[in-house]
Amino acid sequence: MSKVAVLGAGSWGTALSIVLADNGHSVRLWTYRKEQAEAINATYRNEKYLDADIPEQIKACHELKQAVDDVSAIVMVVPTKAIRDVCKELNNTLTHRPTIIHATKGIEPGSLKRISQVIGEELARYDSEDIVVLSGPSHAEEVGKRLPTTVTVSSLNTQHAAYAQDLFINESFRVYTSDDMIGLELGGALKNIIALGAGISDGLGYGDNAKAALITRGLAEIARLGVSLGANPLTFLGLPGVGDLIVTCTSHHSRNWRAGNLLGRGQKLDEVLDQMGMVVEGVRTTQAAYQFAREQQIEMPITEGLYTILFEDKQPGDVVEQLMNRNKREEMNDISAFSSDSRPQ
Ligand SMILES: NC(=O)C1=CN([C@@H]2O[C@H](COP(=O)(O)OP(=O)(O)OC[C@H]3O[C@@H](n4cnc5c(N)ncnc54)[C@H](O)[C@@H]3O)[C@@H](O)[C@H]2O)C=CC1
Ligand SMILES: O=C(CO)COP(=O)(O)O
Repeated sequence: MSKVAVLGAGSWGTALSIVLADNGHSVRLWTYRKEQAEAINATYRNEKYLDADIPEQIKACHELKQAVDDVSAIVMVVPTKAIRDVCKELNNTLTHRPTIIHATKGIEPGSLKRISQVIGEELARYDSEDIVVLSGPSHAEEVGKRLPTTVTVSSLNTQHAAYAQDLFINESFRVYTSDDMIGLELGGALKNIIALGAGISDGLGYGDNAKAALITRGLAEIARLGVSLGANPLTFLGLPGVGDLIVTCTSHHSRNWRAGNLLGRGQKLDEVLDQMGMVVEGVRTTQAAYQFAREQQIEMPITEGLYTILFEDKQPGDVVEQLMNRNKREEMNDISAFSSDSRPQ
């Protein structure tokens, strides 16, 4: 059995800690807020973030050194906006070289770097090739209740990926491996854009047809951008693509869907984010993907439309009208990212 540090005591960090504890590992759940660590240790609950009892093998702490000393693995689950700063602190703290697994779903606006790239840049003892990513359709609320869930792990270092698979896999949490780390990270990040769109669609009162269109046309956009950055398009037909799109676009657990739903009902972005109180990664990811798509001339009409709603105050109904009235097209052209020409040889 291993000692594992989980950095980030939000809903996903807490749910992953429960999986690890169920597998017999001893877990140190790190939060930067002292009061939160004390409350978790006193009550075995993390009230604001997850409705679940926390097993005794999980000890919360707010000192990073105490969290990572001696561990065989570190699971990073802080939001994208915090990842660089937490890595800088970790770099000053770590004196050994545990396996690093991350489960954060985002890309860095401005640089468009994937999370493993950011970690590899900030931690002197690691390259991004050493990092493992864990992604897939997995709402914390269901994982905390031990409901059947499947995810995928990937690393360019296959031994590290196999270690992560063994660490997490159990009868209610099935873990696959993949050799497409880029696809895994981009699939998990970009589906949040489409989930915001699905929430807006429901908020506007549209039906299942509109949502099915968003999911499939959104998948084509994800594949186009993903392939341009080196992903295998087939990854997007698996758990980190279609799987995560389905769960995030159709489940009311999704914070991205819920935020979109409030926008569709007419609320402003600032009000919505205040109300959510939890991370809505799709907002910053939309900004990053929009900027990259423009620079690289990649066609991403849903992402562009969403960007104008989020950052240019466009009315959601007007954006839908614009999307529906684009020039006539042939569908096959738009899904050519899945053709054999796009796949890595
Ligand atoms: N909640 C879920 O079901 C899933 C979430 N994820 C991903 O996991 C990541 C984390 O999400 P959640 O746990 O859901 O978020 P959350 O909103 O539930 O919690 C975020 C946590 O990060 C902490 N935090 C915020 N700023 C920080 C900083 N500067 N330094 C250190 N800690 C900071 C907060 O105190 C909070 O504990 C996101 O990238 C999300 O997309 C992935 C799969 C499932
Ligand atoms: O990534 C997730 C499920 O796989 C969680 O999505 P939300 O961040 O929208 O809640």
